[in-house]
Amino acid sequence: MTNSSSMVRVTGLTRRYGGGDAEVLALDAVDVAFDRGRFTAVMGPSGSGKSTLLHCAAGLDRPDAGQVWIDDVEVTGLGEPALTHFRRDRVGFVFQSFNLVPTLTAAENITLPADLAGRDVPPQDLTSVAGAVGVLDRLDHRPSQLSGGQRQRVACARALVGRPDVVFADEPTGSLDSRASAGVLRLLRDSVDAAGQTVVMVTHDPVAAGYADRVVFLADGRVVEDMAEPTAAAVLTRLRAFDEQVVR
Ligand SMILES: Nc1ncnc2c1ncn2[C@@H]1O[C@H](COP(=O)(O)OP(=O)(O)OP(=O)(O)O)[C@@H](O)[C@H]1O
Repeated sequence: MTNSSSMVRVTGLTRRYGGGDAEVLALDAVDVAFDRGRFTAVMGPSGSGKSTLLHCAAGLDRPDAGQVWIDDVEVTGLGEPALTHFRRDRVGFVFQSFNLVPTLTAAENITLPADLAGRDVPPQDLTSVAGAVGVLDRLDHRPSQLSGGQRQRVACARALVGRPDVVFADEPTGSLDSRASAGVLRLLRDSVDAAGQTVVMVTHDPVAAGYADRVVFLADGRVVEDMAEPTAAAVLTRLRAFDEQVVR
């Protein structure tokens, strides 16, 4: 089932939360593919299913129905140990809550996934990724000694240092000022352009979406629009049109 242009593909992806009257259909039979070596933004109103899509596509959450493929592996067909190994070897994550280990230094946090996988990170790779995210002079600091922006950039460096095939980022710039945001977005963009990685990023920010090659819009757990070569202005216009539809 390898599809050479798609790095990530989901078909009929369905995820429900709760039950009975309280049931929420977070994803309603979503079909979408994310191209290899491309940067895709996922946007949509609050509650439209963006994070659920990302978590299911990344193998962090199990859908109720449907399939997830990453490269030629059916992620939804893997048992827990195989899934854990697969994620560790092939997938990077950047989440808004940073998830840095407080007792480790920035350098140790960045190399943690590789350490857990028993892989060495060449010192020049650590230096180069830390330099790219602007935390080279903070590598000996613990998370509590870093600003929010620095922590998020360390989390980005951690996701990218092992050069995973695909990086999933859930609002990676959500809590950052515009300068720190630009640093994170440039890093994600470079990982696509220079290293050929595939990036899928949830964002509410049209400026952030403007860094992507494509924007997939969700509403009510479905893909409702696909925009190629987005600009911040075009994304903003599209989001306003969605808001007007909702208000009417
Ligand atoms: N653990 C959960 N238990 C119950 N309902 C949930 C859970 N996680 C998500 N939901 C519901 O599923 C729907 C989709 O949530 P999701 O977090 O994917 O949306 P989102 O588009 O990422 O939203 P936001 O932009 O606000 O982060 C929402 O209605 C949400 O309330």
